[in-house]
Amino acid sequence: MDTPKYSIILPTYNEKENLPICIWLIEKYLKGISYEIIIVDDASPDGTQDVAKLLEKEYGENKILIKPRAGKLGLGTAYSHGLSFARGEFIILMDADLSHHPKFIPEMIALQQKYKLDIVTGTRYKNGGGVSGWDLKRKTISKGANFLAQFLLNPGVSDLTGSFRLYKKEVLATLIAESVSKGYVFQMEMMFRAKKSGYRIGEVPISFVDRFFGESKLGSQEIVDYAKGLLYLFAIVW
Ligand SMILES: Nc1nc2c(ncn2[C@@H]2O[C@H](COP(=O)(O)OP(=O)(O)O[C@H]3O[C@H](CO)[C@@H](O)[C@H](O)[C@@H]3O)[C@@H](O)[C@H]2O)c(=O)[nH]1
Ligand SMILES: [Mg+2]
Repeated sequence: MDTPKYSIILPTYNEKENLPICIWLIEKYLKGISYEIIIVDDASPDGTQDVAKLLEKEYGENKILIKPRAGKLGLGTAYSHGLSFARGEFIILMDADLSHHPKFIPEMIALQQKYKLDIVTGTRYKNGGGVSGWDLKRKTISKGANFLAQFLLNPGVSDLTGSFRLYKKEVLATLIAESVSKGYVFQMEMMFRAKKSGYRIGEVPISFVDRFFGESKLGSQEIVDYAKGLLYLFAIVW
């Protein structure tokens, strides 16, 4: 079997309802594209890994790779763990809870190819992108986090905290090696460093739809870590 061109990394923690639909949609929208899916499950207590094993059987071991970890170690390190197994030339990072619709992946791929970009990021905050289903509190957290980062770091990318992105593999590896964040703040740090290093970045408007099944893992500790990470980056810029 040929090596895939794209590696999609799906971090999961308690996503047993969402994972099969997510993978079904990827399969549906990526017809004719050579890809693999790397599931990084952090010992989800809900049995996500059993579901992942059934999917591996259904779609084949060459398409679905399960790379579990022993416990919940955070989103940032889940990506780097997945990356170490990726065979693709390009890496796609996305959430597995259906908030990121796979229909946007072909648009990201097309934009990358057209302008030979290093990174294509989904954006909720420009040209028709948006969020639906979040309450005012969550909208305020997201907008606030984004606004603060824009204000302090001025990176020139509209959605800094989103996590639906396509990277050239070596670019992602370089950025991960430079980054210090472990949790959700990781996304923002990566984009900040990417801009600083002069990588070519494009944006595709996406609609982010809040999950139906399960719940968000963004807790108050993640928010504190975000604020710390932001201040750290601000300090190294000035
Ligand atoms: N393996 C692993 N996966 C995790 C962990 N924490 C979260 N995940 C997985 O990461 C994805 C995103 O987690 P959610 O908990 O659904 O995040 P959210 O609150 O919807 O937050 C979204 O918006 C944030 C702000 O824009 C983003 O920063 C975040 O990445 C995500 O897109 C899901 O597939 C979830 O199962 C972890 O510690 N380990
Ligand atoms: Mg989510």
